[in-house]
Amino acid sequence: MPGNNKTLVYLFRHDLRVSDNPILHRLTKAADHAFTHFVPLVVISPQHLEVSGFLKDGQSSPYPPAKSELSGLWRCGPHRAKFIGESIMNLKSNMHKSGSQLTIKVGKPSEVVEQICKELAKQSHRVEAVWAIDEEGTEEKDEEAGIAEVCAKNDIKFQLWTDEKYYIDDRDLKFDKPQDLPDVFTTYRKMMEPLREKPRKPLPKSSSTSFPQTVDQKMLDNVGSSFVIPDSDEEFLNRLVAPIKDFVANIPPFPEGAETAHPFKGGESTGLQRLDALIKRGLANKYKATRNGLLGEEFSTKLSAYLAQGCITARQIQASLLEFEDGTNEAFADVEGYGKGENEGTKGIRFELLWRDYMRLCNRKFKHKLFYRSGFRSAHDNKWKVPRKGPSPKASNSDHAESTDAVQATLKRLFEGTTGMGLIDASQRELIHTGYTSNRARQNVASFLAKHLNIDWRFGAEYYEMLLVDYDVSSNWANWQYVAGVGNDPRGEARIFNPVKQAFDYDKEGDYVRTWVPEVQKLEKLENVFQAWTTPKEDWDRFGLTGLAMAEDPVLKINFSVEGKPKNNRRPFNRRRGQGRGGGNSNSNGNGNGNGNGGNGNGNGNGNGHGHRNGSVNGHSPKSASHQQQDKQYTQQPQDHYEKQQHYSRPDSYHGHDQHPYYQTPFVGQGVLPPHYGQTRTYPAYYGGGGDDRGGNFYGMRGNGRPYRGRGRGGAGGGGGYGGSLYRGNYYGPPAQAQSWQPDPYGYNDAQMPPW
Ligand SMILES: Cc1cc2nc3c(=O)[nH]c(=O)nc-3n(C[C@H](O)[C@H](O)[C@H](O)COP(=O)(O)OP(=O)(O)OC[C@H]3O[C@@H](n4cnc5c(N)ncnc54)[C@H](O)[C@@H]3O)c2cc1C
Repeated sequence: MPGNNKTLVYLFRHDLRVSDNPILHRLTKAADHAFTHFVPLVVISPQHLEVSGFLKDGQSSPYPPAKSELSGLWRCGPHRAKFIGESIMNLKSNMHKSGSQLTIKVGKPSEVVEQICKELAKQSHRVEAVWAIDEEGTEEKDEEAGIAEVCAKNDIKFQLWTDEKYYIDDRDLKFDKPQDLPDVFTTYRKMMEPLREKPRKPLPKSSSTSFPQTVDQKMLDNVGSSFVIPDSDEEFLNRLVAPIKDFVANIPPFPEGAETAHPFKGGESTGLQRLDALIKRGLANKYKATRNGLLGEEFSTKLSAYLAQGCITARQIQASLLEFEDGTNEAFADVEGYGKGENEGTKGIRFELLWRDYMRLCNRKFKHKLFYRSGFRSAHDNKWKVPRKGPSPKASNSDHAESTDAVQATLKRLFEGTTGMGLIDASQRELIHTGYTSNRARQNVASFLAKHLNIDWRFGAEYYEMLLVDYDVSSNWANWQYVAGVGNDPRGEARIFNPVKQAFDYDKEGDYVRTWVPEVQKLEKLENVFQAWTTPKEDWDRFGLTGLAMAEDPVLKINFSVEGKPKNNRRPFNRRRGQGRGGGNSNSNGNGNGNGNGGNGNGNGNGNGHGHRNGSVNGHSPKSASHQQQDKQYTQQPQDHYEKQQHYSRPDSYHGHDQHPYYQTPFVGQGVLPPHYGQTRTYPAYYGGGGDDRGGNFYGMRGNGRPYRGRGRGGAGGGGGYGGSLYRGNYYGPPAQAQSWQPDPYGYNDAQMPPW
């Protein structure tokens, strides 16, 4: 009889684990819940994963392909799909060991939940409640709202649980409202320190016998019946990956001798093994010294994909680190540093885990703005180039159409790793082949795309979303924003990575670039490996460079040489963070210049930039006085303002493309045509921006001639020379670009303005 059975549906989301699982933990004590049955459920959502591989013969999918809205790429490519598939299979196996059967279905989660409730009701099982963990992200929130609606309609309790896979538990945050999250990570970190003390302990292991009885799988056969979930793990993975195998055209062959830095299978069991190995092999101790490595599996923890899918929790990492530091686990007794407290390596891991927390809290705070081109900062700068035409009036403008084609071609080369910039190309090839690339490489790629090429950073974020094995909505999009200068980096636009210098610093022998870019393997000089075009022309035939776009037509040339390097390691100048000041001015013709003094060293410099402002330049700033005002008040900006006025959401595959606000922007036109093709950009030894050191990784700051509303404004111009740089003479900055404010020709006013 309905009512005799009290059934719970537990919908797994990014919590694909049995251990340290708050919901399973609660279910171990019958007195806490009184459910007689439960349905542990994984739903493969067509919004995120392509599901056509699971269709039964002769069926067609009711869902559109799982593609991203801006670029039309797969939302999830084969590397992560495989990792997720393995994680689900591992969960199935671990649940089985606990005496429970995992149900796997395909469909929109709210629809699947509703179908399950109806099917069970027909068979005398009353679903009392649906439980799931609470996640951040606009789509994730929509999903929750959909399930809540279904539950309300069917008189079922829907409960969201705190997602406990983070380092510091939400309940221990030092602020109540998301809006109170500091906009600078360091402020947040200081607020939460000492980090070693903060995390909660993992939950005790669940006892296998105490879960409620699982509902017989056969009772759910009619749910999602257009799709089939094979019993065999291998077949399951094949069906998950098959439709998305050809994720980009012309995938280059896997280079001979290359090895993935991320050879790990998905799942809780392998995640916990990796954690154990990190400590036993002494890798956690070495973390700080090695984290900027590029090759091999040893240089950083490689726990990100496990954390992203919730196969393990950050506090499990913390617990293992504590056992090692406190000397409470004999299994680690042989490892150097055992029982000697926190060391630089273990401290570094905690620091990074806090970054992850922070990015997720930013998502909670800024919501839809995570996906806006203008970012958390509401930086309504019109510098971005876009590779696709939108349905805006500007799309029909022929100049603009040409520009989008050129940008499309550049983007294609960037994605397939043939730009001619060794470090960037190596990282992109590695990503294509393995789904992983280091944090150092990610920063360089993002900076290259957004700051050298000025391409709308969201195209890069979507590409990473497709390919990263460890993709996580908050970490990916907020990191892209950060590097693109529209997010929570206090230095925003000023931080630009020089990918040649970075290659010299972090790929000291050129092994990384040679491994992933076989075309440059035989080149002897590092500067040639890092930029093939610098190879003397007479050697091109010998090295096989003739006819290669990366040598003949590099996307960008950077004049850089190491000759300025001092012979010994002693720093000839004080490179502490500078006190530099920048100044600048511009006039309404788009000429900007700036000057300033840098830091504590001797450098001071000036930079002049001449923007090309003439009739053929379409760029204009959408800034109005009120938007400028918002920029200034960035740190105090109440976000409700946006939420109330702008109900935009992230690209949603369930909607038609044309509906999406990204395409409603009338400002897709970009002001400045690509300056990159075949041109060498050499700039004086000075660059704008305040003096700074940070390892000398940054250079250049745009001298910005921005005559807003006809009034000269050069605030971003100029700035200090690099105070006491080791590489004096080699830095440069991008040219000043003129951006002029014009009345919107399409009659949009501020209230209608798209929110990027
Ligand atoms: C443009 C860009 C996109 C990124 N996209 C993602 C993403 O989709 N998913 C993701 O997990 N990380 C992302 N990162 C952050 C970082 O690159 C990866 O977390 C890290 O490289 C994963 O390797 P690891 O596990 O060995 O990291 P480790 O160096 O061992 O760090 C330990 C853990 O700390 C966390 N962490 C480290 N750095 C960051 C960071 N900057 N932001 C947030 N968390 C961090 C990760 O969970 C990581 O597993 C991105 C960084 C950039 C610059």
